[in-house]
Amino acid sequence: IHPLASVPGPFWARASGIPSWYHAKGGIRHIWLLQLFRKYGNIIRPAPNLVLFCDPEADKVIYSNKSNVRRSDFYRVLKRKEDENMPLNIVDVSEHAARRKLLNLAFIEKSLRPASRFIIMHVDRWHQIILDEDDGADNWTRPRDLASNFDELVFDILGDICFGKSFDLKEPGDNPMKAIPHTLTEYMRFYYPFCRSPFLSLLSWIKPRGFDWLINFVAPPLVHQYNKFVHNTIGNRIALQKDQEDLPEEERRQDMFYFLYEAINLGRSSGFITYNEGDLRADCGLLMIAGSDKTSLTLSSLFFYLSGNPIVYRKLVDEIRATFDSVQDVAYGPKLTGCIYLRACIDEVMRLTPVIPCEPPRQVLAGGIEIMRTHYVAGTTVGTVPWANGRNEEVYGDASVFRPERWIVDKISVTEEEVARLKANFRPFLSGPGVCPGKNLALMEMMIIVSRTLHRFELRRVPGSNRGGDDDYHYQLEDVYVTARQGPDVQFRRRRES
Ligand code: HEM
Repeated sequence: IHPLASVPGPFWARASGIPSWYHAKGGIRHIWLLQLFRKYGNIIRPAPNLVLFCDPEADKVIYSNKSNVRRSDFYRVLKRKEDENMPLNIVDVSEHAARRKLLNLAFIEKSLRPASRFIIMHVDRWHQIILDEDDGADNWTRPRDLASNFDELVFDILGDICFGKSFDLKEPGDNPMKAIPHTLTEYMRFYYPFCRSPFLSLLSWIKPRGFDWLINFVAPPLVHQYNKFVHNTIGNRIALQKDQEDLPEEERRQDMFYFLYEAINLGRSSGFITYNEGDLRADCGLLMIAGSDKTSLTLSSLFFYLSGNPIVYRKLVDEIRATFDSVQDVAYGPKLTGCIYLRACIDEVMRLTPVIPCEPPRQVLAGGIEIMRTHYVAGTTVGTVPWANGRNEEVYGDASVFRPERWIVDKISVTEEEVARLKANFRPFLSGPGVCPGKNLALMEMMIIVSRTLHRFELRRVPGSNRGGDDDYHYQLEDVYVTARQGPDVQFRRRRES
């Protein structure tokens, strides 16, 4: 008898990995899994060797630093090329930890401080483009699809801080690179079903034996163009780093790249593993992909909910305008981080539209693991599903309502214990060894973008449009490991006094 025989799930899903793969192929696996939790309870078996949980305690056990698991082969198959060695694809626990120690150097306080300047520069330039295109925007501007606007803005920001060069995607006029975010998503839509395939071990074996070559051969030409652009830009950035070697530290360009490049010289004597130019290039590529899609999704979703909830929108604008006298004052610092309603809006959006909607899969190691009083043997794949976690009515009660107030202690109806209880079920940046290193950068980026934009502009949804939303006015996404989405369609109008 199979050790998972008692775990409930649909017959065909328990017998074969095909239903899970099929839903991944359609981009709706997160919705399917939520339905299974509603039907079978908070522990389900959606594939023969896979157990998923919808429970805060299980989430904590699986994604903790001490958990007896490693990343599953899903992450190996996600790897683009065998010789591209980035932390996201490393499944061995200690090997991953050693590489993460190096990658974390890009996120130290010293590297994040200058990032704020680059973010402000790009947001202001985006605003200028809106104003120029709409004759000063004294009336409502033409409709804008924020999914693509934010893709462009965030890509430009990350290009600048990861490689020292903006992609200029948001600039008006022709630029073949403009199609890049869309092409990368399309590529993932094609590739992702392989990662959720029932034949992961086989795929992992054939990848270096011709499969990678084949995938590379059929990849859209723009993906190659993007890779070439990134390769050349990093080459130029390395040259700049070498040119500036003799300058005093404060005169050198100190972006995230700067700190990663310096890691090449650290070596074993400083307690690090060796890091070479190939690793550096792989890490820069990872930062671009990992950083852009998630930030852009969260911003699009936030503007969707703001433009559909006038009371929340008004409260947020009031907070921002009461905190900063003018748009020029909006910068990263204690005043911005003190905007608790802004932070609550961001948290509420990350609850409803998690950036990784399906489970980050973990494989149980020798000795097994105990989750919710049940022992799971080595080799079982376990996980929790952020899309379902955020909709868990046992935790949130009115889980389907967009209500940022639930995250704010108000001494009347929301106590500190209540917020702590919610937060125990809320890991938008994951936890444990694979936790997102970009959390602080992402929060800084989103807070600056939202505050500067709402200080400068009024916002409204294009009348009659619900693009990006479902029938219940919730923002929707397609799970392709990263996410595909559309809308909202919005219009801006310059605030007179800003
Ligand atoms: C709203 C914004 C963001 C959210 C919610 C978020 C969330 C996450 C999550 C859930 C993961 C785990 C993915 C997995 O294991 O499958 C992750 C990984 C990662 N994120 Fe973020 N992220 C955000 C923005 C960023 C930014 C701005 C950067 C950097 C520029 C970044 C860099 C990374 C990297 C490098 C990893 C891989 C870590 C590893 O493999 O050890 N993220 N992020």
